[in-house]
Amino acid sequence: MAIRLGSPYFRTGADAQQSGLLDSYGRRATDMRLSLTDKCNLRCTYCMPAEGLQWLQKDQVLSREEIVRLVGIGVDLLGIRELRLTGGEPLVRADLVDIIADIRARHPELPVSLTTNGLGLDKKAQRLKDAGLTRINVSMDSLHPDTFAQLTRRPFLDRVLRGIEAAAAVGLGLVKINAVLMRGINDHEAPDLLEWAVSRGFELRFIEQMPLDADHGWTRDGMITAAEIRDRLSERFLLTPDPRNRDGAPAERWEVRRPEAPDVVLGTVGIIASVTEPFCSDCRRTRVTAEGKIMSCLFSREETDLRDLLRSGADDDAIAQRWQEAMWAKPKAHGMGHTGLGAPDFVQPDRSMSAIGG
Ligand SMILES: Nc1nc2c(ncn2[C@@H]2O[C@H](COP(=O)(O)OP(=O)(O)OP(=O)(O)O)[C@@H](O)[C@H]2O)c(=O)[nH]1
Ligand SMILES: C[S@@+](CC[C@H](N)C(=O)[O-])C[C@H]1O[C@@H](n2cnc3c(N)ncnc32)[C@H](O)[C@@H]1O
Ligand code: SF4
Ligand code: SF4
Repeated sequence: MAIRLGSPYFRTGADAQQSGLLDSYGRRATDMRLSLTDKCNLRCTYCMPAEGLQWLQKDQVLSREEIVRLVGIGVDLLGIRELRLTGGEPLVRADLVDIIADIRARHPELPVSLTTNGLGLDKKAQRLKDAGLTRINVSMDSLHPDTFAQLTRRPFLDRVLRGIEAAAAVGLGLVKINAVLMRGINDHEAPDLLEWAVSRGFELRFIEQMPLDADHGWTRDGMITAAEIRDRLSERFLLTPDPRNRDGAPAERWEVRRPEAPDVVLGTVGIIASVTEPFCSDCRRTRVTAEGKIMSCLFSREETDLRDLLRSGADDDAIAQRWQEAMWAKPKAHGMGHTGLGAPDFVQPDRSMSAIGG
């Protein structure tokens, strides 16, 4: 059982680096997830409404310089050890390559990864690699053009597949593929998606659908659970726990074999069971939205603005201290004092996944 720590003592300078982004349950955030934009060129049903959202104005979004400064504060003062760039769709940001290059110049060893829908990646993969991007995750829920179009409300499967191929070709690390399964739409595709991924050397991860859709259409009974996903995959594959340490990762990994050839490991598959098998007690994430607000949890109802400090001449220590205060108040799990997406006291955040930064 998590013990809540006593009164916060916020620090500056070298002391801040020692205490880092500690919360009152004793977890320390070392993984920074930064949203580069709230905009997107897809309309996935589990994330965005068909008509899109009211986008932020350009001057409301953190600039390249502000982003690079915040990452510097996180790494130099607060113990951030890895960075994920996400959105909305990060590839729609025209200065993405420059942002990555600036971060790489300041932090030569920092792992910097990108989560993207893959549209336009075929044209940008080489430049992203050259700028210093370490790894990439691409979201793709179906291998069938019609099903893809039904889920994303756009007929762009070919373009996503081209993007994935390009990322692999330029050597953007182990390419991971994210898929959300929706009942009656693409859930029957789970084994085919895995077959496709292992045959190409990609790590596929199935993500349980969370109540973060702008349409508020999620139901606990309607979602596909991790147990169902394992059952479906087991109709064709043998899954055994991956012996590697999970190390706080959202995905639980499984080695994939065929029952008829149990000595040959085809690859690994991950299952991100945020709803039915939550991993909040080991959470190491701190989120920054596109407009510079700290969300200590994906389901936080409290947000802490850093943009006003960035734009009002505050020094790095002052920004670090506000960031620490925000993380100290991180809820225990799922935005509350306990786990339970779909529990009677769970309140879905006003923001959709795209507006938080997935
Ligand atoms: N509940 C919850 N889900 C998360 C959290 N972080 C990531 N996820 C889920 O996991 C999905 C995949 O995240 P990615 O951005 O692809 O990467 P990752 O799995 O965190 O990291 P890598 O495996 O290192 O690439 C997200 O879209 C979320 O659905 C989190 O802090 N809480
Ligand atoms: C919000 S998107 C942002 C990055 C990029 N646009 C993409 O789709 O990869 C990040 C991830 O969140 C996932 N996601 C979005 N809404 C979700 C939901 N309601 N439940 C679970 N995962 C969701 C997507 O499948 C995607 O893998
Ligand atoms: S999941 Fe990603 S690609 Fe799909 S609508 Fe949300 S932000 Fe866009
Ligand atoms: S729901 Fe909140 S506490 Fe749980 S893993 Fe996600 S961000 Fe961390």
